[in-house]
Amino acid sequence: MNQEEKNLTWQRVSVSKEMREKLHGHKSFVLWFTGLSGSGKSTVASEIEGMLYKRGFSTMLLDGDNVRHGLNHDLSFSEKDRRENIRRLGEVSKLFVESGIIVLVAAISPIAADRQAVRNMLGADEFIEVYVDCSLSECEKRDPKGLYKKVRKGLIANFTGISDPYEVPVNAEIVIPTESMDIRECADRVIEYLIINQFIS
Ligand SMILES: Nc1ncnc2c1ncn2[C@@H]1O[C@H](COP(=O)(O)OS(=O)(=O)O)[C@@H](OP(=O)(O)O)[C@H]1O
Ligand SMILES: Nc1ncnc2c1ncn2[C@@H]1O[C@H](COP(=O)(O)OP(=O)(O)O)[C@@H](O)[C@H]1O
Repeated sequence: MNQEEKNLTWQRVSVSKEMREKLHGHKSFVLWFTGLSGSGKSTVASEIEGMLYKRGFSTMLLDGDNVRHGLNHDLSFSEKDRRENIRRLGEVSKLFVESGIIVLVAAISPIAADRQAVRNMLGADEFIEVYVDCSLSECEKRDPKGLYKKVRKGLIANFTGISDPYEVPVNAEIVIPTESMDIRECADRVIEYLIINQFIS
């Protein structure tokens, strides 16, 4: 059923995205961090949010883990639910972009088509994919939440990179190798990209 058949219309609003951006004093866009569990998505995204905050930017960090405690608490880690998780994170990001702020999303988002669907939801200059590149063996060595240990004991099924797929991005705007660069260097690489490409000044 399309929107017309559902008797839905798009309501016009008096304040535009551009007006909200002007109020905040900067552009709004999404930095989308994808990578294996333990690759460093949350750590680097949080470091970057701190750096942006200190420079006076309005930001919102959506961490997949955290959003699964609320909005997405009904979703499992099946293929279908992961897709729905990413779709909702994308839609929420789009609302925050409309509100004029910078959104950072840290979610495994393992399937390329699901990430592409979010890219398609947003404008060409509103979505920046950041591949948090780290080998499975290093992620497992870090194991910050003890999840890999549980997986090896057979306590978690469908775990990304082990018993569930992770499709490595082929068109990410930024790649941060967290095995060979420290947290600050990774964050600096992203900030540098934003400055060079005039997302921030
Ligand atoms: N089966 C399975 N596979 C992967 N991850 C699992 C799983 N079960 C629980 N967790 C924990 O959930 C976090 C991933 O949630 P996401 O919303 O980012 O996942 S996804 O994008 O929908 O794939 C993930 O967080 P990160 O480690 O920060 O990536 C884990 O803490
Ligand atoms: N360059 C780096 N970037 C990000 N995290 C790193 C880096 N080097 C080591 N780490 C460590 O790796 C772990 C990554 O965990 P986390 O950020 O929760 O990953 P994810 O959100 O991808 O699951 C943290 O313990 C962090 O201190």
